[in-house]
Amino acid sequence: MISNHLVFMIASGDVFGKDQPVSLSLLGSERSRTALEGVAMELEDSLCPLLREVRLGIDPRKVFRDADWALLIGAKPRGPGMERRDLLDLNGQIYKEQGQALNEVASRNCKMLVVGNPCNTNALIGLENAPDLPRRNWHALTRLDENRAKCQLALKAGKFYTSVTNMCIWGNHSTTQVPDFVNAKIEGVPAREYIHDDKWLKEEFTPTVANRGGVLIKKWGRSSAASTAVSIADHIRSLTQPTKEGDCFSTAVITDGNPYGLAEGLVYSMPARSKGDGDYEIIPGFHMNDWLIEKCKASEDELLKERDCVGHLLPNATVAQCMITEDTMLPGEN
Ligand SMILES: NC(=O)c1ccc[n+]([C@@H]2O[C@H](COP(=O)([O-])OP(=O)(O)OC[C@H]3O[C@@H](n4cnc5c(N)ncnc54)[C@H](O)[C@@H]3O)[C@@H](O)[C@H]2O)c1
Repeated sequence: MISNHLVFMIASGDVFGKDQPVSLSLLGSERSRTALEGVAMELEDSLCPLLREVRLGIDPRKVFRDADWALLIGAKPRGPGMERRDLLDLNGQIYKEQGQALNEVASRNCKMLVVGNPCNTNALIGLENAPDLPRRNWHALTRLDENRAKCQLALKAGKFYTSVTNMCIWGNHSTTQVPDFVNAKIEGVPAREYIHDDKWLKEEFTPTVANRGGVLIKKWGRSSAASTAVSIADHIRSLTQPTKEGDCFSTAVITDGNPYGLAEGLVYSMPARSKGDGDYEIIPGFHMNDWLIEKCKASEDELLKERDCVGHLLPNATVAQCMITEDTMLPGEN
């Protein structure tokens, strides 16, 4: 669903630019092989001038050859009665294989963006299984959460979306995520001063952002695909275009050497900026008040538990013991 929106955005130049030819290699599974052929037919019939090549396959070692960007969206949905720990294992297996394949055949500076859930831990599994690729090049998508947070603040303030800046999502792409209204700004003014309603920010804004996907499913009977594809495009443009002065974008990346004292070896969403060269730096100096520190710690603890659960998929893990009892998957996001 997500990929089917995204490939047409890429082919039409909305993602990598109107003067950037693209070659798409589409990876499917045994089950989706013929569906993939259908997508390719639609791409052909769209006559996109920038689209120079479409390759299809189900072997990641062939499909990922020389990839500059790997957008890892494919995942299995949660089946009836399946616990979160089962999903961590099921989809973790996919990302172990894809990490190993990328390690063998992708471009040495390939950028990986993991969307399939649970995306933070899937990205960790991918990067730990790709020792020859830069760890910092692995991202998990929290941009949809950022976009949802910007939308809610703009609606509350009665301003247009673009007036909201410095909007960071911290942590895991789950209900423990932390939409940071402390550092966000509206028309350059701290959002808390602008909105002047801490009760709303803590008790309504935060859960509204985290539960937005579930509400959408109830209304429409399917999960967010178009807005997710848009947020993937936003994420890529944030890395390929310079970040505006005083602004940031959210991305879940490896915490090694992070300036916020977070445990190392996790894929955790933090505020970043880029010169537009595909790379990024974590922005230091965000103000962390007690509320943020407590929330960020809860998301960190959750990611530590997830890492323990997938120890059997991490080549250098010392722990492989699953202590997850709570279900913090975003509602409806498998
Ligand atoms: N991070 C986010 O913000 C975010 C937001 C929305 C959805 N998601 C997640 O994105 C994923 C995809 O969502 P969707 O709505 O497109 O789901 P979907 O079920 O429509 O598509 C998933 C596709 O993955 C394919 N697939 C399964 N195993 C594969 C494998 N080993 N290799 C390649 N392809 C494989 C399936 O055949 C299917 O076509 C889900 O895990 C969903 O939870 C993440």
